[in-house]
Amino acid sequence: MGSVAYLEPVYSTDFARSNIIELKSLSKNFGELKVLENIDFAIRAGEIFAIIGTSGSGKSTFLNIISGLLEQDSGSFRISGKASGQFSGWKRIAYMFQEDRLLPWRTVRDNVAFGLENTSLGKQAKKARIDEVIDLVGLHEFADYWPHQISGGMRSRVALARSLVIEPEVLLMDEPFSKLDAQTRSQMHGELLRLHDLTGMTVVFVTHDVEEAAVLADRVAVFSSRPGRVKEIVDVNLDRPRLLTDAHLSEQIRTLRKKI
Ligand SMILES: Nc1ncnc2c1ncn2[C@@H]1O[C@H](COP(=O)(O)OP(=O)(O)OP(=O)(O)O)[C@@H](O)[C@H]1O
Repeated sequence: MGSVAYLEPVYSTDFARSNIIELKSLSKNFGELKVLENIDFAIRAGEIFAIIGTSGSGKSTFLNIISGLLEQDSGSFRISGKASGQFSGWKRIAYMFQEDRLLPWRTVRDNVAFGLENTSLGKQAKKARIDEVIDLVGLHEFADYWPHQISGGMRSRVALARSLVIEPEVLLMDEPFSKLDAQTRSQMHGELLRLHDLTGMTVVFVTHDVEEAAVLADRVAVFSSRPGRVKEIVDVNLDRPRLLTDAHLSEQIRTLRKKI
């Protein structure tokens, strides 16, 4: 169904077919406050796309709209060919928040299983999917642990596993690693890149951390504030792995900082 819809012109021919998210003049106000105005760009299937900008530039609001938690006031968007408002029952979007939101009364396995609740998968298929994804994030030995028994980095892996268990086409992340210490955050960057390589999913993430954007993203959107608009979309043309000691990466980080 998605692929059939994809063959139809989406808005106009200026968007390439390989775009998975297409936004057209998206605007959102909270009362008098103009939070997003005329957001108009596209995200390509399979890319890692970062959004940076000053505090209050509407980055989280943007993700909340894309995820379906909030509704835009005007404009429209499509994900994988489906228009906003037609997502009910479509579960291929995962959303990771700043807090890991693990349920303390559930084990690692049962927290991951939470992602599959209310799906029509059979019991065996669910179990296989959960085992696979727990293996994938390297938590096999900790499947029966409780959240309070594991480290911050491991909790972050559980949150990632819970997102991946639905096999998302699009993974949205709102500063998911910002609460981790620098070393663990860097490990999670490696982990995310590895999982992205394995799955080919599209990753869209918001961050305050310009380094994080430069290390991970294929492209970075810089939002301006009040109202949030897209100032610029920057291509990060650097090979991976991107090491902070690399002069090209440092230069990219400096360039991005100047644009905020
Ligand atoms: N539900 C809401 N009701 C009213 N105002 C809101 C609501 N959510 C966000 N805002 C306001 O909208 C503006 C944008 O908020 P948002 O959280 O999207 O920005 P942000 O760029 O993600 O900020 P930060 O980087 O600080 O997380 C802020 O001024 C915020 O106070």
